[in-house]
Amino acid sequence: MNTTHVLKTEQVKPNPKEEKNVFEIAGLNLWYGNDQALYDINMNIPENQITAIIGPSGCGKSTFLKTLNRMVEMVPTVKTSGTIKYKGTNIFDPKRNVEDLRTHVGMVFQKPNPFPKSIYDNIAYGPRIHGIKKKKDLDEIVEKSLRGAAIWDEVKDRLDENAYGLSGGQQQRLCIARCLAIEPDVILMDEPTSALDPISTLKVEELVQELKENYSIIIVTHNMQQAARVSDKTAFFLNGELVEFSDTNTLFSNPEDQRTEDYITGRFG
Ligand SMILES: Nc1ncnc2c1ncn2[C@@H]1O[C@H](COP(=O)(O)OP(=O)(O)OP(=O)(O)O)[C@@H](O)[C@H]1O
Repeated sequence: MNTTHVLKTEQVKPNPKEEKNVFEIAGLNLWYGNDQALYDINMNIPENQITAIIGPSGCGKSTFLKTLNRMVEMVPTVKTSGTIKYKGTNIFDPKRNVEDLRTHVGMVFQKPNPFPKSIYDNIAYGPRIHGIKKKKDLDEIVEKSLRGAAIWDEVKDRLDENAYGLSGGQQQRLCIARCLAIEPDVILMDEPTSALDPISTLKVEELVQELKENYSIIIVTHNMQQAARVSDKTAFFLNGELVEFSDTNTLFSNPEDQRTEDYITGRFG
């Protein structure tokens, strides 16, 4: 048996994880007023994998990400057409409870944005809003979430201190813990390491890898090395269109579209 044969056989092996999609997006268009920002996006995002969204500034990465939990609708002029199915149901269905959607589809932003509260209260905030009041239950959630975000050991002796006293990298992991506390299925991350130093970036990247065991992660990044390091799938957006979406290794080593090749080889962007 030659090597080529072995590789080909492995490539066609079905991956059971890929059989389930967390999002199925069909014919998605989005406008800010009269300006169209997304054009006919069609893609299926797999469950329990890390999907990276890359592309030059202004190509619609953040807009796309914020559409997945309808945060984009905070801009009053936004209009959409097409469908996004989250686990089989259309998120644009008028009967869909948007708060419930955002509980399942959490979000972490570019700049760490802890509340001006204690470390403990930052994490307990969401669960309290969801009606969890008992100290023992909250203690458990706080510990589990901070452990899940790989920051428990650093903060366990200072839970009552203000979160602003943490470093930027710690604040970002705290914000990830805050997101975990409401038990989402999906975590949307909008350039979560762009405000961090290289060591904090590495910690967040390691954390993202660990989280994919239990969550589907969609991460917007400007940094192509980061997409190549952390993600299973990569989507390349350009001028509001999805140009190419494939396994990260394929996209970076053997892109199908000339525009993807030009972008990943640094010819523009
Ligand atoms: N609130 C808004 N109102 C009007 N237009 C907007 C708004 N937000 C984004 N846009 C426009 O939508 C397009 C896509 O922007 P978006 O922020 O999604 O791109 P991006 O790829 O995330 O960019 P970057 O990498 O610079 O963050 C741009 O033309 C932008 O000007």
